[in-house]
Amino acid sequence: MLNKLYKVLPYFLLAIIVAVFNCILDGYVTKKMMDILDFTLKKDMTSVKESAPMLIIVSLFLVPLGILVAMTYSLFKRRANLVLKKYYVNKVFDKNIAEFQKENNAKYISSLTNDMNTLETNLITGIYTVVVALANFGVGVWLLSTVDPKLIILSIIVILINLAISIVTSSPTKKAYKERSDLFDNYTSYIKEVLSAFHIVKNNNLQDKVTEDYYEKSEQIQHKGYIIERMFSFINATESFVMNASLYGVICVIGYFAVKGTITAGGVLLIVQAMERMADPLFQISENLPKLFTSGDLIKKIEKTLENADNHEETLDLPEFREAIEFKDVSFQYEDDDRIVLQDVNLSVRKNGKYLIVGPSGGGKSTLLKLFRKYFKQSSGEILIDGKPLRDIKKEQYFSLVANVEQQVFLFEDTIKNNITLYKEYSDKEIEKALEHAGLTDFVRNLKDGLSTIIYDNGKNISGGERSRIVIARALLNKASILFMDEAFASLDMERAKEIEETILALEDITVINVSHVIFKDTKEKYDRVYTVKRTVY
Ligand SMILES: Nc1ncnc2c1ncn2[C@@H]1O[C@H](COP(=O)(O)OP(=O)(O)OP(=O)(O)O)[C@@H](O)[C@H]1O
Repeated sequence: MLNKLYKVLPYFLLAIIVAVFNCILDGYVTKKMMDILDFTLKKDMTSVKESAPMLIIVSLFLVPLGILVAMTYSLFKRRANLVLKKYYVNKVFDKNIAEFQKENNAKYISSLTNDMNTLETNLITGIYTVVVALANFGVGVWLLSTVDPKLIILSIIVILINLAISIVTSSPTKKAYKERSDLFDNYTSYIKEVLSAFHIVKNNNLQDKVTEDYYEKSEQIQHKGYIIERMFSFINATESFVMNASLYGVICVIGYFAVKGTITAGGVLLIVQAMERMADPLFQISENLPKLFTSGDLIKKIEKTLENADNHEETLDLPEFREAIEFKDVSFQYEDDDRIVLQDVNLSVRKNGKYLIVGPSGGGKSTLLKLFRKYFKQSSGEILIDGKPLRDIKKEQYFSLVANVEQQVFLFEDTIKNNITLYKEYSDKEIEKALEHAGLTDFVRNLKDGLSTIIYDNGKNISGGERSRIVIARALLNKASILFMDEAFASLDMERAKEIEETILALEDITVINVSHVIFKDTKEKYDRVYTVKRTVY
C-alpha cells in the first residue's frame, strides 16, 4: 500500500519544494529586516536604501507564494487520498468470491472510512507537516547561526531529544490506534446489521436493547479515543518541557552575549524571531511524528484484510465453452468444517444442454452450484471444463462466459435499462427481446419513464417478481454460454415462473443449470437431465 504512494511523489515534492522555498524567503525577509534595523540604528542610510527595494519585492512575492503553498499541499493531499482509496477498492475486488462472502464485509466499510481518515491525518498530513516543520526549524537554526554558529549545536540537541521521545512513545500509541481501528470495525459491523434489520427491531420493540448496545460500543470507542489523547498530552507535555528548557538555554546564551556587548539590537530581535520560528515547528514535529510512526501498523492491518488465503495461480485460458463440464469423484467440505457436504459426485453437463438439480433442503444443491461457478474448489476429485481443470482456468475468462440468476437479486440505483444491460452496449431490438423473454414488456410499457425509470435502493420501488425478471432479462441479454440459476423462480407466481422457464428451456445457444424447488411436471420433462442431490452431510 505504501509503495502506491510513490505515484504521488511528484506532487509531494512539488508541495514540499514550494513550502520550503516559502520558509526560506520568509526567513530571508526576517534577516533583512533585522539588518535594516541595525543599519538604521547606525544611521547608515545608504545601506538602508540599498536593502529596502529587495526586501519590499520579496515581501510582496510572499503573498502569491503563500497561496501556492496551500494549493500544492491540497493537490498532494487529494491525490494521495485518491491513490490509497483506489488501491484499496481494487484490492477488495481482487478478493476471491468465497473468501469475501465468508467475512463480515463491514470491516471493508470501516477501513474505507475510519482507517482511511486516520491515514489521511497521521500519514498524509503528518509527513507533509513534519517535513515542512523541519524546513521551518532549519530556517530558524540558520537565523540563529547568523548571530553565532555555536547555537546550531544547541538546536541539533533539541531536535534529537524530540526525535528520541517520539520513537520511545510510538509503541504504546501504535497499539492504541490498532485497538481503536478494531473497535471501529466492530462498530461499523453493528450499525450495518442494525440498520438492515430496522423493521425487525421496530416490530419486536428492540429499540431499548439496540440503543443500549450502541451506547456501549460508542463508549468503548470514545474511551479509546480518550486514552490516545491522554497519551499524546503526556508526550506533548514532555516534549514541550524539553523545548522550553532548551529555549531558556538559548535565552541564557543571548544574555551572555548581551552582557559581553557582542550582540546588536537587530541580533537580539533576530534570535527572538528565530526561537519563535523553531518553537512552532517543534510542537508540530512532536505532535505528528508519533502519529506518523503509527501509520505502518495501521497499513499492515488494512493489508491483512485484503489478503486472499487461496492464491492458487490460474494459468489456463478458456475463450469459449465448446464441449462439456464434468465432475469426477468430486467431494467437498467447507473450510473449518468437518462435515462432508458432497461426496463422490460424478456428472456431466454438455454444451447447450438443460439440467435441473433437485434434492432436499440442506442437501448441497447450492454448494454444487458454487463449485460449478468456481466460487469454491473441490476438496477432492476433478472438475473439468472442455477437458481442462476448472481450478486452473483464469477466473475473468470463465466469469465472462457465465450468467447467474439467484433468488437474492442485486440491482443498482440506476435506470431499468442500465440494470439490464449492466452498462454494456446492446441494440434496442436485443433489449426488447430480452424484456419479452423475461416477461417484462408490459411492465416497462406501463411505466411513465419506461426503460429510463430509476430503480431505488436495490429495487424498493418494484415488486420481488419484477426484480427477479430484471435479473433474468440481464442474464438473457448477456448472451452467456452458461446460465446458472439458483431458486430463480422463487419470487414469481406459478404461471409467470413456468412461462419464463419454458422460454429459457427453448433457448438453443445456452447451457442451463437450474437449482430449483419450483418444479412443474411438464417443464421438468424438457430438461436433458435431472440430477438429484442426496443429503450426505455427516
Ligand atoms: N458457508 C458454509 N459453511 C459451512 N457449511 C455450509 C456453508 N454453506 C452451506 N453449508 C452447509 O452445507 C450443507 C448444504 O448446504 P446448501 O446450501 O448447499 O444446501 P441446499 O441443498 O442448497 O439447501 P436449500 O435447498 O435449503 O437451499 C448444509 O448442511 C449447510 O449447513
